[in-house]
Amino acid sequence: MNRTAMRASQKDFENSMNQVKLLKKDPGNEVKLKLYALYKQATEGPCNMPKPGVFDLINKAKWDAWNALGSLPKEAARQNYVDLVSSLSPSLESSSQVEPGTDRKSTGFETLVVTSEDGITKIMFNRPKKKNAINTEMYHEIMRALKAASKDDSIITVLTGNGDYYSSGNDLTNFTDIPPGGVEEKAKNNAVLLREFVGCFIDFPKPLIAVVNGPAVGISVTLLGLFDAVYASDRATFHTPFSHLGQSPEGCSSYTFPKIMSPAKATEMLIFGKKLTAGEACAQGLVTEVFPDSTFQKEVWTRLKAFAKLPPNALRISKEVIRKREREKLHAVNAEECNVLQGRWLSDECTNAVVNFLSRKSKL
Ligand SMILES: CCCCC/C=C/C(=O)SCCNC(=O)CCNC(=O)[C@H](O)C(C)(C)COP(=O)(O)OP(=O)(O)OC[C@H]1O[C@@H](n2cnc3c(N)ncnc32)[C@H](O)[C@@H]1OP(=O)(O)O
Repeated sequence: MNRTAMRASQKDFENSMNQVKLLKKDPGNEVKLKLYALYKQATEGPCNMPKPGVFDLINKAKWDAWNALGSLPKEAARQNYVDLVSSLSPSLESSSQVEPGTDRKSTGFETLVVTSEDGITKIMFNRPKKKNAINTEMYHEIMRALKAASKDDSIITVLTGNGDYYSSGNDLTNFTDIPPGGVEEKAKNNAVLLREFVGCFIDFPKPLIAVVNGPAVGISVTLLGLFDAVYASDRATFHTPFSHLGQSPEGCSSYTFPKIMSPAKATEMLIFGKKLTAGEACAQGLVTEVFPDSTFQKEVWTRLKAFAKLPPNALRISKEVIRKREREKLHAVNAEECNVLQGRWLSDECTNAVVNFLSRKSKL
């Protein structure tokens, strides 16, 4: 039957609202905005809210979507809402068939899959559809997972990514949910979060290994300077486009990168945003070893399992001997980097870069 020829009842509308709540597969921002706008139009009529400010990105996008419906009658909006939800049914059906580990809650984490086996705790970034961008929830979950791993009976801890990316770095939508205190409060909260987050890596007591399965961007790259070993697929790339984003280095990279790869090479990466291949990153000392992508997982995990059979106390103590002289310095660097970034996040350069990405005008 042609659904557009009939009028959806209030009951149809309510059923559709319930169906939306059951969607496990994210339908994407565009569809969510359409649903929001149609819901508001169907229940309240034409947009009656004051236009939000330019920096209030999320509310501005919602307002735009609702306002774009003009004087569409409530009944038509209700029908369009019902039709749109019914067109999403494939994602409703497939929600029960999502592969384990693909955007599904696992072991108490929403954004990670954390497993412990063969003496190895594996913390896997699990937002593959968003290229494992690190949102606020994920920052908190990574800290929680690291704290648990530091106390569990595993010997080594591994970070890796699910899907084609290791991680695309900070989720740029982190800048959009502005608290009542405005953008200054947001920048301050982010600086506090970042300092605590990086601090967990500085203080992590067991061998910490990155298995870089694909491209890495921003903070997922800078943190590598705090890992004890970095294994990379030859598909991986390493990109820190801070200047392009109106931002500045973090993750202690302003200190670790010049030491690891020479000040001149660090400058190319951290200031000019040069993207390195896995081979180049290895030649410059950021990556321990590169493996062909076809054998990457097999070779790396065989090696890691052998490492995890070594005497745990010797591993811990050796790490402590190697790292302890630097710890105080690293905390001071971390504090300074967060402080500088707090200012950068309030700059026009940064705001424009984030707005351009979110409005799909730019990509790296
Ligand atoms: C609070 C502490 C702050 C700490 C400071 C940290 C700083 C950094 O990490 S700076 C680096 C920030 N990262 C970026 O600027 C990367 C932005 N992303 C991109 O340029 C591209 O997405 C890409 C090159 C990483 C991948 O391009 P492509 O293969 O064409 O894939 P899509 O762009 O279509 O991505 C799929 C999907 O994922 C969303 N997404 C990817 N990365 C991010 C991100 N970093 N933040 C937010 N969203 C991201 C992308 O928007 C797509 O979403 P949908 O359109 O909804 O499918």
